[in-house]
Amino acid sequence: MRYRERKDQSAELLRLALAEMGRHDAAFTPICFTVWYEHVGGINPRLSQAIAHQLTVEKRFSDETVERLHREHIAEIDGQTAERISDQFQRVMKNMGDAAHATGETAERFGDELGSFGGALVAQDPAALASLLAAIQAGTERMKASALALKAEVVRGQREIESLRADLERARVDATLCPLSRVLNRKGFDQRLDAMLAAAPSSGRTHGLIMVDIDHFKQVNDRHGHLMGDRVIQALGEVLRASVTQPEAACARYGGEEFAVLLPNTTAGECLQLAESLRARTKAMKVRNRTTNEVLLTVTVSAGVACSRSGEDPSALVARADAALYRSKQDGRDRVTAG
Ligand SMILES: Nc1nc2c(ncn2[C@@H]2O[C@H](COP(=O)(O)OP(=O)(O)OP(=O)(O)O)[C@@H](O)[C@H]2O)c(=O)[nH]1
Repeated sequence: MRYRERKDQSAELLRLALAEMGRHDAAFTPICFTVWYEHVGGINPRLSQAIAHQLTVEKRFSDETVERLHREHIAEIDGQTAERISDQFQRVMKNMGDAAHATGETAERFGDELGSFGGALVAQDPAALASLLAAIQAGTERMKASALALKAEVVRGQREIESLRADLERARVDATLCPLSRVLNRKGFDQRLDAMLAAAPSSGRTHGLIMVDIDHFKQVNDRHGHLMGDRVIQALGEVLRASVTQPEAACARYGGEEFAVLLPNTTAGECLQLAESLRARTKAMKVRNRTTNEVLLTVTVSAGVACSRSGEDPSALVARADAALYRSKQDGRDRVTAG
């Protein structure tokens, strides 16, 4: 179970969560309450980190922000998908159960009939014997039909369960994807970062993390509108997906206009090289008007690179990469700094 607080503890958390909700602009929905409840209760450290980060860009959270925080750090898979899969699964189980029950009843009836036939056989009445054999044959046919129906239902059920399993897997993948940039979302990033650091790199190698942030992105929104800002985020997602091709590597949208690349089992030199190529590719990228092909804008990114140290925890590695990114910003942006 996710929540283990006693009534008095939860009452205190309720008070704290309500105070937080009052400080922001988002509506007082159950989703909003869950976000603040988990935060004030220290139940979800990833969520608290994300809230701390988001507070540096937005003082009063909107509905959108709260829903994103919930989606990325609390919700497992979206409610509708979970309900659909659960309904279908229950239907499959019911159909198989009904078929098994029907076969069971037929078998029971057949068993009773066989018992009574036994009695008639002892009587050795030839006329009765003929009708007995016909009845046994009919009972056997019924048994066969019922067993075949059960077999068909089991095969159909297995197929449906297999397809539900695939649906569930897709939903699980979707739950860790940012729909705009089509790279991992923050939740997916956290999972992959934990997995990366849990395994030791080969000798002479490290695990690398590149943090990438779009420069002066607020100006993009202010000058060209939020939709254009979204297109830039989308385009940066494409650059990352096209550039990061190492099989074990992963790209993620860390939050807002900040992205991250995880490079397990790599060298510092390779990480810097990739960061530099991401920077150059982004700079060369042109966002065009879709009808006239006119170049509307170009953007640059700043990056920070950190390589894992033995025993380092995920937040320490992120903090070092972030600090290096901050230095890139301080030194004039459009550059890569090693942490
Ligand atoms: N269009 C759009 N804007 C976003 C999104 N997420 C965050 N932003 C905006 O990104 C901007 C980030 O601005 P700042 O953190 O001030 O940074 P910046 O303008 O990029 O400046 P530097 O990072 O210092 O180069 C804010 O205006 C956010 O509203 C998004 O999903 N879409």
